[in-house]
Amino acid sequence: MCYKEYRVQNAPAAAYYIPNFITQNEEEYLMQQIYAAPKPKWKELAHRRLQNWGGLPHPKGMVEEPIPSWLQEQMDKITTLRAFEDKIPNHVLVNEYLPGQGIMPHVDGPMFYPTITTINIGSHSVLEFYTPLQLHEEMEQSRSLSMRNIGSLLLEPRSLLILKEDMYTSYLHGISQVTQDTVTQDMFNFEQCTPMLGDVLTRGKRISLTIRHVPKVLKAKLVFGRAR
Ligand SMILES: O=C(O)CCC(=O)C(=O)O
Ligand SMILES: [Fe+2]
Repeated sequence: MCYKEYRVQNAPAAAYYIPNFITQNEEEYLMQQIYAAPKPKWKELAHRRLQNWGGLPHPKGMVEEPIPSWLQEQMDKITTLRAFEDKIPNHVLVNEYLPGQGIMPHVDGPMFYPTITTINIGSHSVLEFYTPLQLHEEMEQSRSLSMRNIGSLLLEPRSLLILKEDMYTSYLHGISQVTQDTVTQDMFNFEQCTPMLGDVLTRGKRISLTIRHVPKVLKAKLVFGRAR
């Protein structure tokens, strides 16, 4: 199977959405492993908390760290879909969102270019997309965010999302800080999802596993210091 079969037709180039990419058992297993991590593995942010696996990405390069097998299994499945073409993913960001939490619109930048893949577990969420500000608008009072919204993707639990091309490089993505979402035609992929138009979905605790390929890696240097 190739990821290209799952293209979201109504979205700009290019989004791919795979419902039920993992089973309920796999979802529970991932949850267990994520919550088995020691407390310092969590980094607390204002509106979410996260775990970083595989090394700390840095513009100068990432010093790679071993990835646990419970994550590697899922990364291998994504590799099989050829989501990273001839590359293999080497980094995972685990984000936890409570109902009402989200993430500000942003682009992921050059460090992970050209592919973002995300496994969703626990609850649904809605990823919103926005046109970037034009150069002249950065000086003026910019257009409101809602005017820049071009649509969204409904991310069901156990699904996999793949973003490439303009959906990676050009449009901003973010998650609104709300506790409920209504299924509308603004959701590019609603036809690929189980809920029906008009359904109101209440958010629960959602975990996203953002799996990416960091091209620039540094080999860990062995430094021999003299013992004092
Ligand atoms: O949780 C998500 O699906 C989005 C996370 C995200 O955009 C990021 O970590 O860059
Ligand atoms: Fe992002």
